[in-house]
Amino acid sequence: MRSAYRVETVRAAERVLLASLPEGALMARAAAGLAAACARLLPGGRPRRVALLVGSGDNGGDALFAGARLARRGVGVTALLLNPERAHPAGLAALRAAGGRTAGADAAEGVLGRADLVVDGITGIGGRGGLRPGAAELAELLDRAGEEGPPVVAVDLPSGVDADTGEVHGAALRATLTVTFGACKPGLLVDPAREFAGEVRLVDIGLRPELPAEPDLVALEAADVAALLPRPAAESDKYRRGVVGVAAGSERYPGAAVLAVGGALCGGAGAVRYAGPAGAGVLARYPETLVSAGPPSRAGRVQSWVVGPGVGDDPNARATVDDVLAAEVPVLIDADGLRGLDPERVRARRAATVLTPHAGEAAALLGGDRAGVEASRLGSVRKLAERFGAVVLLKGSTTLIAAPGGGPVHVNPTGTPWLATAGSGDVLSGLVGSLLAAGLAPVQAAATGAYLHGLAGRLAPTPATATTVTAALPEVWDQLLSATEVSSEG
Ligand SMILES: NC(=O)C1=CN([C@@H]2O[C@H](COP(=O)(O)OP(=O)(O)OC[C@H]3O[C@@H](n4cnc5c(N)ncnc54)[C@H](OP(=O)(O)O)[C@@H]3O)[C@@H](O)[C@H]2O)[C@@H](O)CC1
Ligand SMILES: Nc1ncnc2c1ncn2[C@@H]1O[C@H](COP(=O)(O)OP(=O)(O)O)[C@@H](O)[C@H]1O
Ligand SMILES: [K+]
Repeated sequence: MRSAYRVETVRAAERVLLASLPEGALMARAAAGLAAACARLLPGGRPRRVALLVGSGDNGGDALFAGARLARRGVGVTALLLNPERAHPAGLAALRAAGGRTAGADAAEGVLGRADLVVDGITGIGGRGGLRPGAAELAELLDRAGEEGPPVVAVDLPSGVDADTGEVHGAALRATLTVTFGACKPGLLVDPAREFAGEVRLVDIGLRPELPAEPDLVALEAADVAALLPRPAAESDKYRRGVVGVAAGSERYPGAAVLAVGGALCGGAGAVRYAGPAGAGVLARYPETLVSAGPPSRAGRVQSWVVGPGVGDDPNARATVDDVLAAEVPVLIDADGLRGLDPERVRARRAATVLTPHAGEAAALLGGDRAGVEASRLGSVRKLAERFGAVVLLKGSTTLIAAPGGGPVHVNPTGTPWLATAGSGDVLSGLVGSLLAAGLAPVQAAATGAYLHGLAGRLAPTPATATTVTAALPEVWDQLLSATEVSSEG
């Protein structure tokens, strides 16, 4: 499991560690890791030039000490000082002693134009709000160079992004690689900031033992998901494996029923019941489905319900959602089912509820606009989870999962923009509902479902469609299960 910690937590851990180490030792560790990462990105066989963008805090100090290490290896290093009087004094002395040069920001165009690599040490965890004008101009200069420009290595964080929320207010440095110290920060894993970070590499500076057991953000890895996947045992039968009910589709949108059932068949439950008007289409595609045309409450016993995809917005659809909400089993509500959903009604349920909105649906539930949700994904998903007393999976460029009452937010690491294709959300809802029926706790079901769905999106032939994403799911299971079998044998 990958973990990320908020600035406040990182600072507290650093204070403990700093007190036990000689002065400068921690920054030396950070700079050593940073210099090694930079050296790997530099071309061989000719004089190499590195430009350091140096702000007035310790982030600039890291850049200067790393620059000194590179200069000692024969790299031509020039530090552009945004605020020369306030640049880290010891870092500056180290760079100069190693033969590095310094220049003012007015020399930026020439220095950046000649650089093979740029090191962004303007702000790290001490950055506040959007970049100030001098720094913003450097970001814009590099943006204009685009693909033609040199690669940028961000020190700890890309300057201009919010470490805790992943929000970006105004300009920010766009990095190829971010070398982060001690612990990953939430902003490095959540869009829009994540996009500015490029590849993220964590340098161990000895902080781990000082960090609390509970991170602020977590991302499942393959082994975690493999351990969570429900698998039948010798004594299993289809009922013990769990039965998932799907109340989806309508005469107008019969395909949503097929896609949600397809996802549900690939989620580990032993059987899928379908209740609704699109049963014929479902049976034609998946004859293993148990189909009924009446309301969900008459469809027979299930261990979880999925309701909403393609049900439409007529009174029948509302009645279906109400019927499912009355069931005393975990319920996943998606798409049309989220329209006008009453928070009190959801809060009053005794069994778990999982909501799976995309940004537009989340905005409607929060009474805001889509752009606001996309700019503040973490805040939005937490707010929804509290308001509805439900586990919320917010879909989109970064899929996040939050539970009511706090605790770490899950971020899905496997997503791909190829999943932005009609109906792929319906597949996800069936998949997560099936994992709920198989007995996974709601947060685990949502995080596992998103992980499988993301991998299937990557594995499906390009361009992925909701149907090919579904078809790729068994291969995803195979890969995850066979990897863990090998590692448990070894
Ligand atoms: N602590 C440790 O043990 C270790 C810490 N380490 C490193 O220290 C970093 C944290 O250093 P830090 O606390 O000095 O803050 P930092 O990120 O350099 O930024 C502060 C400066 O930025 C300025 N500034 C603020 N906002 C701005 C904006 N929007 N636009 C422009 N400027 C802005 C602000 O200006 P001021 O408000 O003071 O005028 C101030 O000068 C951390 O990320 C890691 O790299 C590593 O060495 C490992 C050990
Ligand atoms: N830019 C993106 N990057 C990664 N995943 C995305 C992106 N846009 C959408 N997705 C994913 O694609 C799926 C689309 O779901 P949804 O919006 O409900 O579509 P539909 O209603 O057509 O099924 C979700 O799993 C979502 O997380
Ligand atoms: K930085």
